[in-house]
Amino acid sequence: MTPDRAGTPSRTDTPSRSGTPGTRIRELIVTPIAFRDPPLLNSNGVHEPLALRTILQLVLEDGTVGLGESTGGAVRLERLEAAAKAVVGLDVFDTTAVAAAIDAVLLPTVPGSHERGWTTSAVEVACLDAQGRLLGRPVSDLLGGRVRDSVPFAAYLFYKWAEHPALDGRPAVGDDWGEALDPAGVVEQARLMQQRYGFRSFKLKGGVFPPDEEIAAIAALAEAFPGQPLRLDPNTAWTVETSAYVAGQLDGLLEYLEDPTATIPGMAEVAKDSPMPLATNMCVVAWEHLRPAIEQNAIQVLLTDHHYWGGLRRTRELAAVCEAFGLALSMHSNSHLGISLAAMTHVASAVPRLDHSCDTHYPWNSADDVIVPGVLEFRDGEVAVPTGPGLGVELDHDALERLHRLYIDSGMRSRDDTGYMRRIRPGYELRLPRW
Ligand SMILES: O=C([O-])[C@@H](O)[C@@H](O)[C@H](O)[C@@H](O)C(=O)[O-]
Ligand SMILES: [Mg+2]
Repeated sequence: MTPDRAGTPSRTDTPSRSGTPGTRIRELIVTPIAFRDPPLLNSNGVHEPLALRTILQLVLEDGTVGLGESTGGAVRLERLEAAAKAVVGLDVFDTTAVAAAIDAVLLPTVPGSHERGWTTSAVEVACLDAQGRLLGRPVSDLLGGRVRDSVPFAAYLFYKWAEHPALDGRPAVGDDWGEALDPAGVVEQARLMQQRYGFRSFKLKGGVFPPDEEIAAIAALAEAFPGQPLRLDPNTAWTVETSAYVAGQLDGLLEYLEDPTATIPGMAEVAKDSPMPLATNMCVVAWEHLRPAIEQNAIQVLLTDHHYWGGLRRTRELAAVCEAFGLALSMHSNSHLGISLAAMTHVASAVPRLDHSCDTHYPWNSADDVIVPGVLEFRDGEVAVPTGPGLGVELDHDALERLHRLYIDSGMRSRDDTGYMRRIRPGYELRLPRW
């Protein structure tokens, strides 16, 4: 993990393995970064002052560079580094061979398809970006063409503290969102999100306070934003019984209830009497989960995420499966930056039936980005699909270097919402379900 990994790709030749000269992969540069994150609360604890991501630069023999972005953390970073060795010499247009080479190198130590999916997906996006740059076409064209010119996103509301408290000699760190710890605070945050970005639907991250308090927050949002779609996601903080109670109380107020409880059978139990559809990005995260979930009618909405479903093309295939089995489609997000937002926007533009606006954490993290600003902007809650070649965004090398340096200096190597909460509130225990 040397700082020069964040720099400009080198131009040395590598032996070819297949494909057309020029379109073969010469090098995959994998750069871990850290960026600022506010104190957002969830069922696991609270976000740390920094979040981690990994940035990919896929360099072809002709010097073309494709960009990718994936989740952070040492474990998945190591897998990306193994993948980087496996793809050298392959043709960037042969994404089947690229995925197979990565699968082969990871299979002995990473048996789960979901876990391998994190790696293959990140590299696929970088391949598609490079392909688009070579062809002078946007990634949406490589996915079959866009069916919408802009993609709607939802405001992602979080209970939050006003600041990261002073800790271990570090001063307190505030932000311009303020505190949100009750219904009035949540409504105020939603108003700010709407003012700043124009969002027209809202998702509240729950599982933080006792269910009646979160029911009250949703009721307050419904009153403040009549007719605008609302969702609640407690990340499995509730038992089946509590989930059924909350679903009953929120009848008529939610477009869907996301992951109220754990496991496919648990969700199926809740779904039997739920007045609103149930959604997941937790119990259906790999292809082998689809069959039992559909057979048990455990979910009615799937939140897809190209970061682990195998990439952008696989996401389109997943959308077709959902359509065939009558599942509605929405999109999951985790803390992310602009390369991911561009990829999410391209794939969402190319999915014929997108039933709900997509999730995005971007407003919480966009102050630190690795792309040159100006392409991705929210207008009326939507992001216009970039029309430039590839993903349509350019890497800001200085920003990448700065955030890579922050990663190195921070010493942070994995996300630990629970551990951070415990340092602030000793005695805090992770309990799922909690209620
Ligand atoms: O950022 C968070 O705290 C979220 O809870 C995130 O980790 C989840 O993956 C996600 O947003 C979700 O919809 O479950
Ligand atoms: Mg969720």
